[in-house]
Amino acid sequence: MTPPSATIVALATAPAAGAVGILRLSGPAALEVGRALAPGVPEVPTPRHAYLATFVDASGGVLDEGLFLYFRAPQSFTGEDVVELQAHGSPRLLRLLLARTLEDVRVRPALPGEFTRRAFLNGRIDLTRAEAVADLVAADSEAAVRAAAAGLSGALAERIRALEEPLRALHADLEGVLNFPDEAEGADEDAGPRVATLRSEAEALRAEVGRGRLVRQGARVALYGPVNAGKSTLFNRLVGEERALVDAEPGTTRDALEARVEWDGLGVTLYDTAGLREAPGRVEALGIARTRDLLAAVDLAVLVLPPEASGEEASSWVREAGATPVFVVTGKCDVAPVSAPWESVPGFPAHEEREASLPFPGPRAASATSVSFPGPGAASGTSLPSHGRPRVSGLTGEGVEGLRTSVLGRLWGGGTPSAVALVSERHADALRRTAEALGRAEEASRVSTLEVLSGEVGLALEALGEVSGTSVSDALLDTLFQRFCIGK
Ligand SMILES: Nc1nc2c(c(=O)[nH]1)N(C=O)[C@@H](CNc1ccc(C(=O)N[C@@H](CCC(=O)O)C(=O)O)cc1)CN2
Ligand SMILES: Nc1nc2c(ncn2[C@@H]2O[C@H](COP(=O)(O)OP(=O)(O)OP(=O)(O)O)[C@@H](O)[C@H]2O)c(=O)[nH]1
Ligand SMILES: [Mg+2]
Repeated sequence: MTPPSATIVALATAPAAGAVGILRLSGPAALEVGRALAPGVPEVPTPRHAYLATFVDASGGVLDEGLFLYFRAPQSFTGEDVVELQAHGSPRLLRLLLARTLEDVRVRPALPGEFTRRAFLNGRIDLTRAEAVADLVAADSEAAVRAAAAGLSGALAERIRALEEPLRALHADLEGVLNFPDEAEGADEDAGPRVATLRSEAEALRAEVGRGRLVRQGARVALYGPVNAGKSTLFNRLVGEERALVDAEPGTTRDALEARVEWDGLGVTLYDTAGLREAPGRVEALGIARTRDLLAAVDLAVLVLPPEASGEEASSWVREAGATPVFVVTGKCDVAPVSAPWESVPGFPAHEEREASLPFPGPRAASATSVSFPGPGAASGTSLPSHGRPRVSGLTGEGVEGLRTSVLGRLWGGGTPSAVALVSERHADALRRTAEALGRAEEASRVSTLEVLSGEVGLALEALGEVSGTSVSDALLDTLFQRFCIGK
């Protein structure tokens, strides 16, 4: 017999003054303890009925008038008896109520995430949904909210189950053939193709981790380029307020500035950086070093060039970004001559078209070791055409909307940022181990024994179980739920 679980208590609302503050109890003693604070509530309250009740101290003194809710196990968030006292949102009052519940020896304060952990342990939600609860609480963009909400309603759980069930069936078939060769004869026949299909599905799901990270953490985009190109003016335009200093003096921006925006629901942290040039002053050189570090860390670099920059200069600048993808624009287009007729067409070509038209292998193939900054006429093996470059003006706003759209396209590709399974680094790691075991299983199906094949399929199943929670250790659960807040 498992020992009776403690009844836990915590504030379910933030410990700050607010309209309503909620104290939540979960566990076998929840009703009794809750009723001690709200003696007017019937001994056997109707579950899920909101009782208007008087909350009292130990000697019956009135502390508040609030709502009392009872959820009878297992029809509750945790699957246990749950009681909520919904009081006025006074932090001091809530501490008094909390202290009163803790006078009962059966009650202890909840650990971070413990309500959700109990929901998981009691089979109310699988692990991906439990994690979606934390994602939702932490979400700081509309895309993050929507993706977490989809996770909460089982979007990722469903895709994991679609892998886990056939994998389990395959494992059972293989074990059947191993243990009862006569009865189960032939059940392992198509094991090879079955493994291959499951492996590619695991890989496909794992590939979503990049998008998951973008949604969860937001994208990072840096404006960079030569001094005085109009980066700060463009930054201010994109952010919608005068955040960065702008001046005709080259070298105005010394330190990277950042601002958070939300584009089509996707959180984007924009950086304005110190313009790059040779022979800068000492302080400016420090700023330039920071620009370099930042360029290595962002998801996309937007290179802002002066209208007169040549194709050779452009490709040297692109190399400055190292492995970071670069989107090149011509700034100050309001004062730049239109060099080709198609440039006056509003909006930009889609980024795929631009990519395809670039006569160089792309920023990812570029060397990250170049040390000198391109000056006018810098020699270089490759060259970016200046005529096809999108044109923007931070001053007039021309082309800025198109830039925003192109940057989003580069970051996200097709589809909407919210339509995504929030695959975390943790999930991706488990999926990688799943796929690796399936890779070995595939190999084993050709060259090895059934035991080896089945063993690898078993390992794949175990790794996958870490995502759904069908095979998790207490240690893993500890780490996972530590990132929750108390009361969640
Ligand atoms: N006041 C309050 N609001 C809250 C919560 C809460 O605990 N209290 N939640 C806490 O995170 C979230 C809601 N999540 C919940 C999930 C399941 C059940 C529940 O009672 N489930 C039962 C019955 C389902 C049904 O009737 O359809 C069940 O699953 O059996 C309650 C809340 C957000 N809002
Ligand atoms: N005509 C025109 N002038 C601009 C535009 N953008 C910036 N400028 C002017 O160009 C000068 C430099 O602008 P900044 O935005 O400070 O340029 P920056 O690239 O941030 O410069 P550093 O920080 O020194 O590297 C200022 O005098 C701006 O008013 C533009 O789109 N059109
Ligand atoms: Mg600047």
